[in-house]
Amino acid sequence: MKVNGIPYRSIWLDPDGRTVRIIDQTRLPHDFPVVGLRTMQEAATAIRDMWVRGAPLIGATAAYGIALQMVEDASDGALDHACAVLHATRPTAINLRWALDDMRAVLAPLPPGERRAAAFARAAAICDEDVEINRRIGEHGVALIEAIAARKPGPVNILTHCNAGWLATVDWGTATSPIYQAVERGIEVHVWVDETRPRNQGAHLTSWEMASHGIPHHLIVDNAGGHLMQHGQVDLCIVGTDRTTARGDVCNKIGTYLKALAAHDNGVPFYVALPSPTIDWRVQDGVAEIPIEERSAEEVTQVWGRDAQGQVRQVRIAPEATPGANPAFDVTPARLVTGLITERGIAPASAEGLAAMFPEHAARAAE
Ligand SMILES: CSC[C@@H](O)[C@@H](O)C(=O)COP(=O)(O)O
Repeated sequence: MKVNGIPYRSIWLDPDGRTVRIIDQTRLPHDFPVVGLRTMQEAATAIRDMWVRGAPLIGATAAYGIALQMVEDASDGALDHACAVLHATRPTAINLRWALDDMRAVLAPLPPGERRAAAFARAAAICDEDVEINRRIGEHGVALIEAIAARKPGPVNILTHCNAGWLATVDWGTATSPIYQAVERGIEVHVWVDETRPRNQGAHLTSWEMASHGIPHHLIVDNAGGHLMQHGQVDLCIVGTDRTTARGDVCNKIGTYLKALAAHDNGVPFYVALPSPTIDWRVQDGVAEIPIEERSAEEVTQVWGRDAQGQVRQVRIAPEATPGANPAFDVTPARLVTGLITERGIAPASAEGLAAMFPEHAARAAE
């Protein structure tokens, strides 16, 4: 996507073939700092500290993290070590394990001397594949927006949660890809952006994406969605996912479940956009089986923002004596999901729906 007229991806390799570039997303929307990663440990830090975040981008960064490790040491032990360190960075997004398994499958059979080049090539391919997958998600998802636009006057009002935009992927985003493609087709859209406490990915990142692309939008507090739905002001919800189970349960940023409940109660279609690497074919029951990341209580008791002097600062909003609790994701059961927008088409959120869309994966998982 373009930023000030310049095309960007969220991760890329410098022409030196040695430095992986990312955008430090903790500084958006106030600054747009591009930083370089030169070691596997730096890639791990970037994921853990959320300079990069969003399930597909976490996977892509981990893939490059393995490549950076191969520059320093391409032995079997170093490959194992890098996979373990990167895997421990964030527990919920399954794309992390998917990318590490993929890199290991490519590299392990090779002699160490061939691993460096192969690792950079595979990491680049994972990024290119992600871009293409997300473009296709948009092609399928835009039909939903088009259909609503055809039957009502005015803009199609779409509510989204967290940031499942191009910043969360390598490009296009998942939930935002249909929105970007609707805008390209001249369809009038308006986006309700959930602020997404505690880290405010909606306020900081999705709002920035929408504003950068001139897409009409409003930032709303997380609790506003139900009210807007009751008053007919939401035509469609589209969110992303960090892990979708084989039966269609969806784990996404905390608060997604409440939006799905409100959508269900109000007859608002609730779609989840996902690249197939986000499906965990080994897991059925999302509530019982998906590990939910517990993040620092400080994210709840404090907020980040820019003050009137232009300084980006953190301020405490709770009494010093009040502890915070911070589960970062929740699970929306498949029965609340209208459909899963994948790169192959829109699947019903069910074991049968996903197996019909991805028969090769479902068959392998059943072995
Ligand atoms: C296409 S990104 C899908 C999800 O990763 C996204 O909705 C989300 O929950 C991101 O959480 P984050 O904690 O910012 O990594």
